[in-house]
Order: sequence, then C-alpha cells, then structure tokens
Amino acid sequence: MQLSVQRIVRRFGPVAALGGVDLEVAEGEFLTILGPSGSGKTTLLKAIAGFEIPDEGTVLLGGEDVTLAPPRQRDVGMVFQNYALFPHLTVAQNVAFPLEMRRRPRAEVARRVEDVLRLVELQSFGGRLPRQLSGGQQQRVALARAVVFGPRLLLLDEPFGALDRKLRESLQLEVRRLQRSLRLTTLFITHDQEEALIMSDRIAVMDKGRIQQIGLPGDLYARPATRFVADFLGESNLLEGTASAASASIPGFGEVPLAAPQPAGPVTLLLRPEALRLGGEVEALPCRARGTVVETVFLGLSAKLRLRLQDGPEVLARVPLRPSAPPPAAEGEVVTVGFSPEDVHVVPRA
Ligand SMILES: Nc1ncnc2c1ncn2[C@@H]1O[C@H](COP(=O)(O)OP(=O)(O)OP(=O)(O)O)[C@@H](O)[C@H]1O
Repeated sequence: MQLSVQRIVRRFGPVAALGGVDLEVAEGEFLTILGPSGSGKTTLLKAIAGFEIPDEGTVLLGGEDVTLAPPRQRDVGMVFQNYALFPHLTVAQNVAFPLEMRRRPRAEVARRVEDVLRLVELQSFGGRLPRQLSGGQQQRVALARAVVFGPRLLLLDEPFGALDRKLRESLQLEVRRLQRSLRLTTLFITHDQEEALIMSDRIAVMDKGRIQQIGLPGDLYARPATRFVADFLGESNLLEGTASAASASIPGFGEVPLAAPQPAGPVTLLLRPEALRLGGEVEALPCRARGTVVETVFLGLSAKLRLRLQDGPEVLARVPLRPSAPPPAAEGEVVTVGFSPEDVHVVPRA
C-alpha cells in the first residue's frame, strides 16, 4: 500500500531527530533509508510504525491518516536487528502470534503459518524453539512473522546487522525475492551503502534529520546532489578546483573540461575511483596527472591504489585485475593516471 510521510518533525529537547521529512513510497516499492548513525532513520521508522508520535506532520497509509493511530491498528509488519522472537514459543507459535492477536480461525492460522514457513524455507522447523536456530534462521522466522498477516507495509530496521557477510548476502536476496513475490511496500533501514545499492528500487539518503536526496541507486551514485551524498554513497575523490565557464582548474590535473558551464569560482568535482585509469590507455585520455603510489590494497577482482599526485591531493584509483595480468603498480612507484571528462560530476554547492 502507498505510504506518504509529510513534513514530519520530531524533537528531543534541543535535538530535532526529524527536521521536516517528506517521503512517498509507491505501492510494491522497496525504498531504503540510508544514513549514518544518529541521522534519524529509526525515529522515522517509529513514527511510521506508531511507536513515536511526531510533533508535526502527517503519516498517510493508503491515503488514510494514521499519524495518531496505535501501532496495532496500522497493520504494519516489522523486523529489527535483534530478532525479537518470543524465546519460549516455537517457530510455528511465533509466526502464528500476529494471526492469533487478530483472532483468525484456527484452520486459517495453521494454513498461513505453513505457507509462510515454506516461503522462507523453514517448513520443517515449526516445532523448534528460537534458541535451537542459527541467527540467519531466526531472522527468517522474524520475517515470516512480519508478513504472515498480509501487512499493508513492511518495515525493516537493520535486519541483517548481526549476521556475517555471507549470510547477509543470501538473506538480502531472499528478502528481495519475498518482497517482490508478495508485492509488499517496504521501507528498509541501513547504514550500509553497499546493501542499499544492492537491494533498493530507490534510496533516500538521510543526514541530520533530513532527507538529503532520493532517487534510483544508479542516479544517486553517478549524480549526487550534495557533497555528503557523494561521500557517503560509495568511495569518492572530491577534487577542489576553480571553475571558469566550460573548464575547471584542478591541482594535479590542470584544466579539466566540464560538460555543463559553471559559474566562475570554487567548484567540487566528483571522480569515482573506478573512473581513474592507469597503464597504457592513459596516454589517450585528455586529463592526466603523475603520482606516487602510496598504498595498494588487493581486493580480489580489483585493486585499490592510493596515490599522491604531484602538485596535488591524494586520490583513490580502483583498477580491475585479471588473474594472468601483473599487478598494476607497486608502492613507491611513480605512475600516470588519467580520466575522461565525461566521467566527472560537478557536485552542486550547498
Ligand atoms: N528517545 C529519545 N530521547 C532523546 N533523544 C533521542 C531519542 N531517540 C532518538 N534520539 C536522538 O535523535 C537522533 C536520531 O536518532 P535515531 O535513532 O533516529 O538515529 P539512527 O539514524 O536510527 O541511528 P542508528 O543508525 O545509530 O540507529 C539522535 O541524535 C538520537 O540521539
């Protein structure tokens, strides 16, 4: 069901945890709230779930004003980081709980519990207690419990935070598959930008109680609207220079042509590490600089190099690796790096 959050404000003493948040989530959409610790993500989720009443603003669910409605009237499914299963109830009893709260007939409860346990591939675990399950299995039970009653909205607050990387990755795919098959409108909270990029239809980047930018993952990555978004989403080289109409003078690289003319004065250019190239192909690129390799980190499919440019700042380059190819450059080596002007994004000034 469609969710609409309008000008939500929540203050705690002098702190505005939410400073006027607007958000529209379409029916069936998977939207991620991405932001650093303390940016207001959980407070926003609580206001939507009904655990926090905002000082100002409105929450609409399917067009209905639920701003003041208690949580149980909102029909919202939730999963938190710390599972929150009832320890003394079996898996099946845990999953049945929201249906029993709603006084559904016994036969329907049994059928729905079975169906949803099959969906999360735990059909043979109904009789176990939570402590007899792994962390990933417990989180799948929590997910089953959150969707079993057909919620209008699914809220996920860092649900994979406590799990190891491999498990996280398989659960990310599983949650997405489940969410798509049920066409559930979903709001997902994370501070992990990689997770946000993998999972979301759209991402809203939050900082200091405000949404800084909202859009498709690829758009946010390629064209961040602020310095904060550029820095928070992915790795970045933020090059400070001076613009004069159609070009900018950047320490280390000299004059860099710009796709769109800029007002004369200071300018920040975003250059993603994968846009910086090394080796033979560099000679053909219009923007080049010489630099010393300060550090090389091997990452499997690629290597990350930190370089100190001559007469310029340090930059990060990420170069693809092939098993048979020699390493790109050793620490201490002086190399030429380059980029193509179309890979540059001008970060708007606040
Ligand atoms: N009950 C409360 N009383 C006072 N301050 C609060 C309360 N709840 C949250 N805050 C403050 O509001 C701000 C936002 O907190 P919130 O928990 O929403 O952030 P978050 O983005 O979810 O952070 P994290 O990723 O660490 O969970 C913080 O500065 C926090 O200290």
